[in-house]
Amino acid sequence: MIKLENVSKAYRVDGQDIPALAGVSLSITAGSVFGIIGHSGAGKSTLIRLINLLERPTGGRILLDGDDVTGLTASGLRGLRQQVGMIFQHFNLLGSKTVAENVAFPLKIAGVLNKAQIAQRVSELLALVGLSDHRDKYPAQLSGGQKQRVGIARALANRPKVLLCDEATSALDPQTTQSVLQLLLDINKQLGLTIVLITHEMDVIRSICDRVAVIDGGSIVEEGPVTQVFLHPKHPTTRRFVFEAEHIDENTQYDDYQHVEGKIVRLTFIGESTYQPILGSVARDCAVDFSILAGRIERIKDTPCGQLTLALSGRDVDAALARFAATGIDIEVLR
Ligand SMILES: Nc1ncnc2c1ncn2[C@@H]1O[C@H](COP(=O)(O)OP(=O)(O)OP(=O)(O)O)[C@@H](O)[C@H]1O
Repeated sequence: MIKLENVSKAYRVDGQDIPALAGVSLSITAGSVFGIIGHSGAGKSTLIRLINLLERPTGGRILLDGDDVTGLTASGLRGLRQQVGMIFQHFNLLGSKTVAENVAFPLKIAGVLNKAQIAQRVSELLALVGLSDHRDKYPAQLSGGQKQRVGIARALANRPKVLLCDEATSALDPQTTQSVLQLLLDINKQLGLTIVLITHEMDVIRSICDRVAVIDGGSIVEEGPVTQVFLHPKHPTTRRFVFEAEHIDENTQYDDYQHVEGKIVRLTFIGESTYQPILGSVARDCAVDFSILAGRIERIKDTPCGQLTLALSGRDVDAALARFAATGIDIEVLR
């Protein structure tokens, strides 16, 4: 469990304190994938770099499995960095070392394993990230996706409990992004590793995160399970992120509804109910007609979800809504 308690951070520039984070509190469950999303300058990098103390907080506490790490000395810091691995947007590989040497580097620094054990561990790690055939290449000979796989292998070398991902897929094309995200998810499941990532892309959050925090102007403005935040975004910043990702233009939709008769409702399906043939049977049983005004069906991580905006009219609209509610469908009456 990672806990941030009322953490703040200000940077001292030319004798002045410039605030970057104010009163941030978060709990990140062990073994989960936790995403932090925000626009440029919101404070994402500052926040993630506080977790392994690449930056020191100016106020508040950071706890890792109950231990306050904010006061750690140099030797404690080395231990912390072994427990908390990190990968970066621009990979930060050593250009003069081969793939295998890059991955071996943190093992040599840790000084726990002998040469043969290091070679064995490097082979395991390269197999894990699918780079066994590239061990003797140099970073310049690799694609972006392969470079990030080296970064992941290197970050996992000392068997950390936590992996921090600082915009890890922002320099990659969409297809490579998906394959790197899939690798991160596999590692999370296989090793039970906690993953904390920062991103400005809602698609990254939707693909692999369990929970998400939205950061704006140095504060967390919304936090919750990804399905909840995606399907019912509340804060204007969150709504902008979700609507952009979903190509939804709220204003146009509401204009369109002016010409439609009946009660307008939005139904949200999560999990198996997404695939149930409920609309037709309820319409028949309650003698209601419906027209579909807007809809989306997608997967949020492993969960199928759907959202349909309907205009309902006919004999027993209220009974139809009660039937939807009884099957666990969330209902919002829009008009
Ligand atoms: N080393 C630093 N010295 C002074 N100010 C800084 C420093 N690092 C960040 N800041 C400031 O702190 C605020 C938050 O920056 P941060 O890099 O954490 O945001 P971000 O959300 O990660 O943005 P981006 O996505 O552009 O990297 C910004 O106003 C930034 O200018």
